[in-house]
Amino acid sequence: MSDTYRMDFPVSWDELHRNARALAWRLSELGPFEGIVAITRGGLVPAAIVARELEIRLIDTACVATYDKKDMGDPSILKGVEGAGEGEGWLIIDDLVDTGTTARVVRNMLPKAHFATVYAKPAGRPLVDTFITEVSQDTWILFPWDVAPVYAKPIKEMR
Ligand SMILES: O=P(O)(O)OC[C@H]1O[C@H](OP(=O)(O)OP(=O)(O)O)[C@H](O)[C@@H]1O
Ligand SMILES: O=c1[nH]c(=O)c2nc[nH]c2[nH]1
Ligand SMILES: [Mg+2]
Repeated sequence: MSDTYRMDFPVSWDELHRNARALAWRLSELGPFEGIVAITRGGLVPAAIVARELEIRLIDTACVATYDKKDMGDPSILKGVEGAGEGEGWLIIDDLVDTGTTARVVRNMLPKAHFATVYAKPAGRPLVDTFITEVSQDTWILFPWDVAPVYAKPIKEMR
């Protein structure tokens, strides 16, 4: 298991929605955009929120898998993008950039697109055109789709 991450940064659905809307506000000053490429799977939820706010209905996916849980591997491109040329006028959305590896792969596919994420860590920051919240490199962002409420023992029982 990775020892790169020293702490978790849990994000609730409400926080994610608020931050994705803030991203849409910022992007609304830069558009209009012809369409969105969502980087699966993490980019799907932010892309849906941005698409709703910017009234974009043309949405494609770039399917890239780089991590197995917290362990990083080589990026695997499961599906590229056709019909967006070099990406001019297109928006690429992902949930976050960490090392920037995934962003680099997708930027190579669509070098003229605008790349936007909700969260950015310092190593990935230079790869993103627009983001909302920066967190430190040793932090693991814990998204609401990766957690479920579980029973917590009363404190008395844990002593
Ligand atoms: O900047 P990097 O170091 O490349 O890390 C960021 C990428 O890692 C995660 O995807 P992951 O590979 O876990 O796939 P998923 O979106 O399907 O969960 C995240 O959604 C980003 O796409
Ligand atoms: O859910 C996630 N949180 C992270 O901090 C992260 N970094 C790379 N991939 C990630 N996935
Ligand atoms: Mg991803």
